[in-house]
Amino acid sequence: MASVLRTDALTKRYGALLVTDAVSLDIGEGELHAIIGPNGAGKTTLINQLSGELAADSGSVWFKGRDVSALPIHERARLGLLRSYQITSIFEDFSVLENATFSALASRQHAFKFWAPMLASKESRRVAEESLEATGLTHRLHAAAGDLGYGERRQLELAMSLSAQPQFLLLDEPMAGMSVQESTAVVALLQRLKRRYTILLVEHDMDAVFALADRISVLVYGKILFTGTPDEIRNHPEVRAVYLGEEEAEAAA
Ligand SMILES: Nc1ncnc2c1ncn2[C@@H]1O[C@H](COP(=O)(O)OP(=O)(O)OP(=O)(O)O)[C@@H](O)[C@H]1O
Repeated sequence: MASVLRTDALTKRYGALLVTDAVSLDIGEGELHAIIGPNGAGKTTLINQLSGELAADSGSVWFKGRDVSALPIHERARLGLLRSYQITSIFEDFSVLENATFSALASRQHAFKFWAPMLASKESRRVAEESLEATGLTHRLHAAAGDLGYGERRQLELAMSLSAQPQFLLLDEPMAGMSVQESTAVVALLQRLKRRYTILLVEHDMDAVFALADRISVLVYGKILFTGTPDEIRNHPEVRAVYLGEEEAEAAA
């Protein structure tokens, strides 16, 4: 599997607190790689360094063979390394389709044509419709974004990310705050998106992680304790002891 995203000894401190401790990851094309770890382990901080929101103190981030460590968030996004829920904001008064179309237009740097008849750009509309179909929102195309329920809103955010046509998706807790039914729908959605996109998923929902991930990295106090397949993670004694706990490990088995 060709490497798409690689970090080399990425390190971040907040004062005396070492939040990212020489993290080296190598994620292959089409892989769904999950990061798990207890609260405060440094998962969000790590994603922030990958997206470019946060500069590392030392170490580097490589995307498609290029050192992107010094690039800001929008330039990484332009290269196809995109963090969902962060790049775009939802316009409440606009329809689901208009929001996704705007995202498609914006990613092509035509943002200021927004006030011209937005749906005139056939290509952007096609991309938007495809993204909304992939995220299961086709039946809500003309609903105002402000009228969406919580789960649908997260689906729209994901559709807007897909409309930007990323190659790599950074997903930070996409199931957070969702009902069981909504999480199940997102798991099914990510199953469909898998392979088409390379995905790094930070998620507390272990059922979702074990159902989706090709490989899982366990982060503890900013350090990667172990990287392996879901089976290897389930059977790793240190991981069971430190993070999963016997009970959850049983549930995941
Ligand atoms: N801007 C900051 N300044 C100081 N400390 C910070 C800052 N951001 C995060 N931290 C600390 O860094 C550590 C890692 O935080 P982070 O949010 O990355 O963990 P996490 O694994 O995503 O946690 P959770 O699972 O609860 O979302 C925590 O101890 C947190 O308090």
